[in-house]
Amino acid sequence: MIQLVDVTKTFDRFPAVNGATMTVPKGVIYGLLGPNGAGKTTLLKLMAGILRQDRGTIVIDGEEVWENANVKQRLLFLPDFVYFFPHTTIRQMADFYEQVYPSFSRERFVELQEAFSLDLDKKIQQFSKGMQRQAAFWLAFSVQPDVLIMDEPLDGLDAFVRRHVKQLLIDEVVEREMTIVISSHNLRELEDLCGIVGLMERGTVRLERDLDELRAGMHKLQLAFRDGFPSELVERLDIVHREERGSIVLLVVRGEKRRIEETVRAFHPLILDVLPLSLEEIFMYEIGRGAHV
Ligand SMILES: Nc1ncnc2c1ncn2[C@@H]1O[C@H](COP(=O)(O)OP(=O)(O)OP(=O)(O)O)[C@@H](O)[C@H]1O
Repeated sequence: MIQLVDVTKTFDRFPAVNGATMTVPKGVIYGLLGPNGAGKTTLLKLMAGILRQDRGTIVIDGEEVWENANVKQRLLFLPDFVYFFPHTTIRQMADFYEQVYPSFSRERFVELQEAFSLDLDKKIQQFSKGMQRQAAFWLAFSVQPDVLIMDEPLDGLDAFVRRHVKQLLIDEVVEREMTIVISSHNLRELEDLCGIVGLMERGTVRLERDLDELRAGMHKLQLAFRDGFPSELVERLDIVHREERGSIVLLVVRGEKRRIEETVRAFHPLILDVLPLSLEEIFMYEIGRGAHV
């Protein structure tokens, strides 16, 4: 389990991370979402022990992360720009990882060769960007860390590899209870991967939810009433967004579906449709509301 409590990191007096608190249970895939500049990369680097927080605590399985070799041996960080030593090949990098990480599995490395089909003896820097990222994944999966922290890792991978990598990540969670934190702008990318999402805004984690609960807590309604939209209904519902298209009113409402429907039915609507909301829409409304507040 990863726990951050009231973590702050300031650059030249600017708080990139500002009192962030989050919990990542063991054996889940946690998606860290947020607009540009929200502080995601900084938070992931703090979590991986690459940066040191000014304030707050960062603990993995009960141990402080900063300068803790014990924790670092069990943790792998995949940055948004993957870096390899100049002129090295995948074979050489595998030898290096094997020395650094006791959990590195040569057997797993060989097994994954088929999945990534990259030339073992070509200089990694001569690979394309996507191929370099594949190499990073190949090595990461061979290390078999308990905790894998990744910054926008799926960018630049073709659709086939992306699907394959996602499946490998899910397998690691199911078979080894790996704990995975993954940041992304692409909400659709995370929708079929993550169990929990954290929404980051201006340096803090504003909301942290189980994805199924998040979906169950917000609904889109299409409504019509004989004598116009009853103003009383506005007070009875937690409306996040309202839009009118002729006589049809489109609402995005927070709350439990059954209770919302009961509340609306009391006003005898001519039309009451509950439509599905995508994670992208939920995210936009949550952040929009936060920005408004
Ligand atoms: N080394 C640094 N020195 C100064 N400011 C920094 C540094 N690193 C990050 N920042 C600032 O902290 C804020 C958060 O940056 P960060 O890269 O963590 O955000 P992000 O959520 O990952 O953004 P993006 O989605 O655009 O990658 C930004 O305003 C950025 O300019």
